[in-house]
Amino acid sequence: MAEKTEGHGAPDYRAGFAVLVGRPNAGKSTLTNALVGQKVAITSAKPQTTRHTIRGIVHREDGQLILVDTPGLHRPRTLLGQRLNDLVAETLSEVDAIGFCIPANERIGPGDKYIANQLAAVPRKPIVALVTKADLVDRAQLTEQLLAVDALGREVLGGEGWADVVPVSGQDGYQVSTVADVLIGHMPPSPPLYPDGELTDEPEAVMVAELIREAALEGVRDELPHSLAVVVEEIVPREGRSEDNPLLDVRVNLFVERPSQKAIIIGKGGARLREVGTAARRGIEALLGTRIYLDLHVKVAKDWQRDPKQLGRLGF
Ligand SMILES: Nc1nc2c(ncn2[C@@H]2O[C@H](COP(=O)(O)OP(=O)(O)OP(=O)(O)O)[C@@H](O)[C@H]2O)c(=O)[nH]1
Repeated sequence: MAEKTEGHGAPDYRAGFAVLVGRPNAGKSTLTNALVGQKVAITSAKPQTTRHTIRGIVHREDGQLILVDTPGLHRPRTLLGQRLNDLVAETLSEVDAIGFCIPANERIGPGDKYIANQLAAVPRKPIVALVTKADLVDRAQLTEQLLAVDALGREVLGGEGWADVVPVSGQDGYQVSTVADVLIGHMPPSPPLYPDGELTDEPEAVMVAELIREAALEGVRDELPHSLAVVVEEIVPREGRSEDNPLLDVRVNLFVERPSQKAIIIGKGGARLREVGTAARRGIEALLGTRIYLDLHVKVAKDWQRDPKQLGRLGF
């Protein structure tokens, strides 16, 4: 565990969880990457796979913003015509603020309205409307969209509508720090929840976790839809190896919610876990350019993903 850095003890320090929602292609991943300052969301050939529960952590002098993923809500294609499921509702109710992404360059459509109405059902939560891709429109169009988004907020939420409306471009960086300011402003006063420079928000660890997650879900995606968290505990060089023959020890915990899911991951006599390890190891060795020893542990952490605050205890 890293020590708290200076400034983090400030009395006005804020920390908490936020989620970016919005219809597909609204610019959530691009904005997440811009906020976090490094590429965390790995582009996948498979569209709209749910990635990480924690998508990134914004560390600042005055606060910390933990961006979490909401399985499902950013996939209205599967949710349209269906009630917002309890899981999504619970995740939304447990974050401290919601950023609702609406592109500047497209008319507000049924997908946006659907999500807006779902958000309106979440009680007393600051919802910040983020008008994304602002670089694609001129000032007049941007103003028009800001007004339309504001009107949507008043319509679905009543009263003053959204807590804030902020135009932003994740692509060219316009107003990205303002978005961080506004979201952190909605976080509760709290000491930092994660040490700065945590391994899990480093690109390599994120990619390693992603490779393992993909391998572990292969063929059992239906049984384990959103119930798997992969935490890379450490990546350390094996001592006593020569420079031209290095080996990295990669120690990883896989968290599932139920013992039955643990059994699925491990397989009969551990056979499936060995396959997962072999498949993931190839990808990780290619990624890191060195041989690795992969140590996988499967653990049950009940209802971990329903409780973002519990994630800290999972070692994120
Ligand atoms: N010009 C411009 N393009 C953007 C911006 N943000 C995102 N895009 C583009 O819009 C597309 C979708 O962006 P993503 O960030 O992947 O959107 P998303 O909301 O995460 O999409 P899903 O994963 O499908 O939900 C990509 O082609 C991006 O390059 C922006 O600020 N400006």
